Amino acid sequence: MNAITSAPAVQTVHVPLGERAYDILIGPGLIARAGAEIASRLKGRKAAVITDENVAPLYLEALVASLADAGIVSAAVVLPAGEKTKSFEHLMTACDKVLEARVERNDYVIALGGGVIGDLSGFAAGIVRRGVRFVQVPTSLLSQVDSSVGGKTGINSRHGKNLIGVFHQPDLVLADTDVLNSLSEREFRAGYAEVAKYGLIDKPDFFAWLEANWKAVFAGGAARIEAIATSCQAKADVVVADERENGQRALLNLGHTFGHALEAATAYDSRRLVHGEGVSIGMVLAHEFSARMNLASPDDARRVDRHLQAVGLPTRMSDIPGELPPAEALMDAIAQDKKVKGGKLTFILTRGIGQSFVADDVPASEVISFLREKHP
Ligand SMILES: O=C(O)C(=O)C[C@@H](O)[C@H](O)[C@H](O)COP(=O)(O)O
Repeated sequence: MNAITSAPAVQTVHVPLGERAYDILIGPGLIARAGAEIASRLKGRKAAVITDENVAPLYLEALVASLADAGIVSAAVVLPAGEKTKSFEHLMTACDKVLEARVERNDYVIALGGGVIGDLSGFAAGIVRRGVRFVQVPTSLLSQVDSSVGGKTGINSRHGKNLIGVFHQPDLVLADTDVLNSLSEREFRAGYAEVAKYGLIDKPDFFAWLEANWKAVFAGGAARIEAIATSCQAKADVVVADERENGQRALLNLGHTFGHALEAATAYDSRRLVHGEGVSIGMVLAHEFSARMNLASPDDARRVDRHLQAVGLPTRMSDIPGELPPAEALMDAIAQDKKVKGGKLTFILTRGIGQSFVADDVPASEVISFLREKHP
């Protein structure tokens, strides 16, 4: 890929999933156009907008006005911000609002927010009336490049992250890149970890492009839109090949086995760790563990570490403020991972940059000794 200098334009990534096919629109000004885009694609004229306390003051009014202009009547529910909102309590509040708004199966739930709101709203859309339509308006980089695409929805359990949920594809994703300007640097960086992930899974050229162009991606404009569109296309390709994660979709979990365990170990406290930061540390650990298993060169792990550190992401467990539980407790969290089959651990390992693979025979004894080394 080359550095991109042309003016930003809206890009469309199509997700060809048969009767569940949908478009992802990426570019500026999409919240103002949301009503028109939705009305031109979907039949329903009623919506429940689910959002959070941080996003509502910034974008809810504009979204509701755009829906009204297109003849769509909407009701909104504003939930607390943060990972702890992915709970049964808040799911119930959201479901009640959807029912109160008389949203029917052809109407829709609209998620206006980051990954937490998207995951919870998608779950509500998947279970109310056994499924109503669903539109994602992702407002964080992480949700634009990852969680708004692919239909994984859910909430957390005391046993771990995303352990309760359903697959429910959106009918449309509107990724308005203007909203990314309101993110804190920390939030933007956390989303960037998922962008880098696509390079590390199977796009070494994209990873090299990011190493050369990450400053332009952080600055905004066409390079940012290109990075988001490349990420969405990469995700769409994997999801289309394996929608329900029976095999290769697990590649999208690179860095997540360790990352989710670290999120659980920090009690989802965003002051200590947010999801993308856990993924950043998890991706470095996955590369280091692959090197330890003689699958990849330690130089690759160092290269990943260098790039993620350069953008300002945490890359080591010791970067997390406060105490972490012992390696054994992290291992317990890993054992609850959704990829465990017949009690056996599945990890996403790598043979080098952009050469990730699904390993379903990873000995727990190797993982625990690795964790003890990294977190004595
Ligand atoms: O869409 C997927 O598949 C992914 O694994 C993408 C992940 O980046 C995302 O965080 C996902 O929600 C994690 O899924 P989980 O099944 O490990 O909970």
